[in-house]
Amino acid sequence: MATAYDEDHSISSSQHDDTDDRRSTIPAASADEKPFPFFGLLCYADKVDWLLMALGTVGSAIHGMAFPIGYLLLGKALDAFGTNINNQEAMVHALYKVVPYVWYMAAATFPAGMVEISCWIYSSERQLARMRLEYLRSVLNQEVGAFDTDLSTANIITGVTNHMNVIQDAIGEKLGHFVASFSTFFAGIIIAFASCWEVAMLSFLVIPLILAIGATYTKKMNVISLSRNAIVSQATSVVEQTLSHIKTVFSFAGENWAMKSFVQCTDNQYKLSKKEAMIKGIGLGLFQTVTFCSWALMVWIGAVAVSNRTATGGGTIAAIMSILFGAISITYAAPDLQTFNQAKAAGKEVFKVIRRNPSISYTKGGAILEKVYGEIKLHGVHFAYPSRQDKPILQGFSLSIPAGKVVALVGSSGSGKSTVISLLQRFYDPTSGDIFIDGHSIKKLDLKSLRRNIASVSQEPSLFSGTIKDNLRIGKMDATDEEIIEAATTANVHSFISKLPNEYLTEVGERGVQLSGGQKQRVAIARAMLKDPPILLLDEATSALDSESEKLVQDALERAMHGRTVILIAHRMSTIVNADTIVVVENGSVAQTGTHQELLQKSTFYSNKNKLMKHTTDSPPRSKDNRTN
Ligand SMILES: Nc1ncnc2c1ncn2[C@@H]1O[C@H](COP(=O)(O)OP(=O)(O)OP(=O)(O)O)[C@@H](O)[C@H]1O
Repeated sequence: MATAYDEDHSISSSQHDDTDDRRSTIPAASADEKPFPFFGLLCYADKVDWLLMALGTVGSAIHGMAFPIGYLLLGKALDAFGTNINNQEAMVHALYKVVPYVWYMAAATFPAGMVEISCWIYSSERQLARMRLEYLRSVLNQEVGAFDTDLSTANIITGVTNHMNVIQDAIGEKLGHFVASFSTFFAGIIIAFASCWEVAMLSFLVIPLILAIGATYTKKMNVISLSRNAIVSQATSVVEQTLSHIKTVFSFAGENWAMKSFVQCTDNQYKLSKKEAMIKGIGLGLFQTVTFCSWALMVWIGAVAVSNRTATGGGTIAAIMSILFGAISITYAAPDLQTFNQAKAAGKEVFKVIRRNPSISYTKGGAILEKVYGEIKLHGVHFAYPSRQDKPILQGFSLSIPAGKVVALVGSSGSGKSTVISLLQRFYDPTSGDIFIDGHSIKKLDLKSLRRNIASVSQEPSLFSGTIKDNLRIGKMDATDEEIIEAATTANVHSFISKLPNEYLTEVGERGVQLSGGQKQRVAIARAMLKDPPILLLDEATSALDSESEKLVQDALERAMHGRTVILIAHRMSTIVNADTIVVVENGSVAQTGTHQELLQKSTFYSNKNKLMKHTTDSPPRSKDNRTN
């Protein structure tokens, strides 16, 4: 006889396969760490969820009890036959007393099963929706430094998918199943003692035996599953690497190497499969042998009880079935315990993110500036990235920029120019020193208000999948069509957009793949212009443009720079020379400042750069942007 959940948990079926993939990423709690409490996973349950879980528990309990009660009724029916074998009328009369209870059971199990499954699934779905939202909210509220260290993309994706799925499974269906299994077990023991105590006493022998076999089997199969996952991912990686570098593989005649690595994986998998087959075979065989031996022993003890007239034949059968089924239901519950442990480990990771307290956050408040003029001052700024704290990047960087001036940062690669721009937007905080805007330390300003007043165009303009219009609107969510066209015209991107089939409603593809580098950059410039901020940060904003469109954008940028404080990082002299002040950055601090002419005299780096760039621009221009402009 099988319950609704037998298929998943039968010892004869591979109960590990379907869930192993997602669970292989669940971290094991290390011994010294405090385990996450299971009930902590229910912290997003509201009153409705608690009601659903209470109803689910009742449904599970009734569902679980149904089979032992069914055996009890079967025993009564057998007694009705056995004791009235020569009296048909008495037999029918006795059966009439039993059959209504079977009908009641039939009537009760339908709503119980329905309530059990639907309530547990519904409540877990509701709780996880909140948990996912909180998780994402917390991720989006973290400082940029967190993404360099704790919050890798892979970790976050694993968190919202694998970890959450395991938690949902545990606090939903598995919890219901666990309650039902224990209900079957306890009801089975009670019914066994009520029907034939002599047989029931054997439960102290039979149950531990069946449990020991079930537990050993589950443990061994888990080890096998983990090894299989490792081998499969190794084989996948060999295939992936070979295919992604197929030309290199062919040109170096590396097919044999790829085949050898793949065969090694399949060999290991074959060896593992042999072991798995052996364990499965032994497990199933042993389980059935123990079940039937127990059955024989219980029948023998039952026969003694019946002959001593301390139990009836039907009562003995009910006791035997109840005990066997109770023991089996406990082995079915073992994988649930494993899921609960995995959910606790997953919960620990998930709540580490949810409860992470960001050092820089939108929620921390601060002064809101009504009008920003754009005076910028960096005072003795020292900084190292959180992921490499031993490597100082800025070392006493000090600079004053009056409102409305254009300052160009030049310096060798890695000297810290982009880092200055990141610190101004408060992606990170300096380790010491301070940054001021209009005389206010940016640490004391409301983060949203600070970032509303700054627009930046970075080296790698980031566009999101969606239309061009969606991407421009990020600059100003309530921008009108006229404002969008005006910003695009200023960034010299309007004519290009107008030639597209759907104009501003053209999809740009994931990360803007359907646009060329130069087109992406101009869309990003238009987005910054739409924001119309008093401070503009340009990090190599024209780097991806060919010389023709660079000139167009240069004109546009000059218009856009007017009346704003601008910090620009550019390698091209044409972009740098017109700045009010040029700052040479060396080893994370300001080496020299001055105008183009002044720096040609006093900075060797600058004059060398100037000579080099002159030489480059004298050479014929190389077009990077071959697509429609
Ligand atoms: N997120 C980060 N985590 C750790 N180190 C970083 C990070 N970003 C940049 N760095 C390091 O900081 C140093 C300064 O980088 P930065 O981007 O500020 O230089 P840059 O002067 O703008 O260089 P380039 O002209 O090549 O863009 C580099 O050594 C870089 O490797």
